[in-house]
Order: sequence, then C-alpha cells, then structure tokens
Amino acid sequence: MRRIILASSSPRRRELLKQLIGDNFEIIPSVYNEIMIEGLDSASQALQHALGKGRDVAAKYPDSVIIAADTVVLCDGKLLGKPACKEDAMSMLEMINRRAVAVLTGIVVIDSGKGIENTDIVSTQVRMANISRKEITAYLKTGEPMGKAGAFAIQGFGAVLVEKVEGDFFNVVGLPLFRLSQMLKNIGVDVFELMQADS
Ligand SMILES: Cc1cn([C@H]2C[C@H](O)[C@@H](COP(=O)(O)OP(=O)(O)OP(=O)(O)O)O2)c(=O)[nH]c1=O
Repeated sequence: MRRIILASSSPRRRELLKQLIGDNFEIIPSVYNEIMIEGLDSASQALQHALGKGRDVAAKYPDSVIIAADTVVLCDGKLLGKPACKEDAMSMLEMINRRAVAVLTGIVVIDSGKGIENTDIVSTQVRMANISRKEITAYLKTGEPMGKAGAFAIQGFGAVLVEKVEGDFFNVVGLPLFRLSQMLKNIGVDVFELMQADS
C-alpha cells in the first residue's frame, strides 16, 4: 500500500480525511507560506496555495500520495482568508452578514512517485443569516472565527449564521470529500478498499 500523506496542520482536515480513509494516512504539514498572489482570482489563489502546500511535502516524500487543500471565502468579489486579528474577523463577519458567499477549496492530489498532479477547485454556495451587531460581537467572543476562512465555522456555533448551503458541506469545513474520493480513485487509491482494510 502506498503511503498517503495529508499536507495540513488543520484538525478539521484531519478529521474529514479520517472519515474517508480511516487511519490509513500520515500528517505532514507543509512549510509553505500562504501569501496573497497579486492579480490572481480567488479560485486560482486557493489552487495555487493548495499546490504550494502539496508540492512542498511531495518534494520531501517520493513515492507517496500527497493531499493538500486551501479554503477561501468569496464575498461580493472580495477574497476572505483567515482573519489576521479580532478586528479583521469583525469586519469579515460584517461583510458576509445577510450575503450569499461562495466557499472555494483548491484541492490537490499528488502522486510523487509518478510525478502526477491532479487538481480541482470545488465551490459551495452559502447563504448567511442576518444577525445583529450584538450577535456578531458575541460570536467573536467564542474565539471560533480565528483560523477560519471568512471568520466563521459552519461545523461549530457558526451554524447559527448559516441559513442555507448548496453543494458539498464538507467543502466548507475544508475538504470536499466526494471530489477527493474521485481524485484518489483516479490515481489508483480506492477509498472503499481502504475503509474495509481499516475495519
Ligand atoms: C468557512 C469555514 C472555514 N473553515 C476552515 C477550514 C480551513 O482549516 C480554514 C482555512 O484555512 P486554510 O489556509 O485553508 O487551512 P489551514 O491554515 O487551517 O490548514 P493547512 O493550510 O495547514 O491545511 O478555515 C472551517 O473550519 N469552517 C468553515 O465554515
């Protein structure tokens, strides 16, 4: 069995991948630095960052399957990544309030043995609820917005900010599981077989 590596430090991605392939993977976070690339649209930005994370780990681990992802929120033409500070989180929450946003995840599966890179961008439409300034402040106090693209976590208390989701829910949390299962299959990794081996 080939070594499967998740190039991520995100506990959410770890849990999501576990949901798909059990304990059949290792975690090796990349040292890639996510810096905004001028002139790139949001989708390409997410993809470039995912590629940067995946390639960094692939270079160190030949003959492995490397999975990497990057999630951003697109609101009114503006790209929202992880908030830098509380004030940043506050302005993101004010911006997405009552709006329809797109959550985009750039996803990369690399077969470092064969030198194959499979990439995709998965988009989920999320309709945000109308909440008051007082409620935004209360949500900020939970600390949940930090480390999350767009300053909210659909899988946490942030569920109360989300009215409707169209598309893959797991994509919003950071890993589009359905698409990932297909991409793994394309390079010869069958998630059904892995799950059986695990049970
Ligand atoms: C919108 C949204 C994002 N997020 C998270 C998923 C990602 O972890 C994070 C976006 O940041 P990313 O830069 O995609 O990932 P990361 O820095 O957490 O982890 P790594 O680069 O090491 O893989 O936002 C949620 O957990 N819930 C949500 O509802």
